[in-house]
Amino acid sequence: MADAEPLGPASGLPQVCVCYLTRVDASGVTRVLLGRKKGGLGAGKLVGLGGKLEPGESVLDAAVREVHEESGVRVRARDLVPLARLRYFFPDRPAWSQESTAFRCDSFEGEPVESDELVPEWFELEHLPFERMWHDARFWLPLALAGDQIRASFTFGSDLDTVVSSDLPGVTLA
Ligand SMILES: COc1nc(N)nc2c1ncn2[C@H]1C[C@H](O)[C@@H](COP(=O)(O)OP(=O)(O)OP(=O)(O)O)O1
Repeated sequence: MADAEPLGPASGLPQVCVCYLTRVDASGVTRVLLGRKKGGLGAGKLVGLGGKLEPGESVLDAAVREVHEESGVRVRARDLVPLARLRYFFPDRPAWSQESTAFRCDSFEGEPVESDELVPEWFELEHLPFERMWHDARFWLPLALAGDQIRASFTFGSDLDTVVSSDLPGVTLA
């Protein structure tokens, strides 16, 4: 079992984890593995591999388990690099509010395969498809993948899809 909280204590919100696998392809381009969610919350969106923590599970152990369940790929907890601790608030659907711990991992075994939960696909790090991802991703993920450790909150509007406020410096919203 791995240590519980690589980015400090978690809040009382429901906890989820997400892991962005990265690799450098034959032409030297860094790619990030995303998956198109086949069902549930965020169906149709491209997301990192991850999901809810099970009772008593550490966030690192959850990330190891979710990566395997969703893609067949094996990662080790010690290879997970903490990127971000994010709080998502949905005032119009409080049951969706949650806290996410995000990791990057560039060391893994196996090739991603489609699972019951998602269809995996590699994307260029420099050209991530933000228009097909959760709205918050465009604000923090490029910073995190460039090496910043992020702690931020995002509040979603009544459409349950659009970020309407955030405490992350530099975020400008329409
Ligand atoms: C930028 O990426 C994300 N932003 C936001 N706002 N939310 C995200 C992002 N990536 C994933 N999520 C959310 C969507 C879901 O609430 C959770 C993951 O849930 P999931 O349903 O995949 O969790 P599982 O544990 O796999 O589901 P089951 O327990 O139902 O199998 O994170």
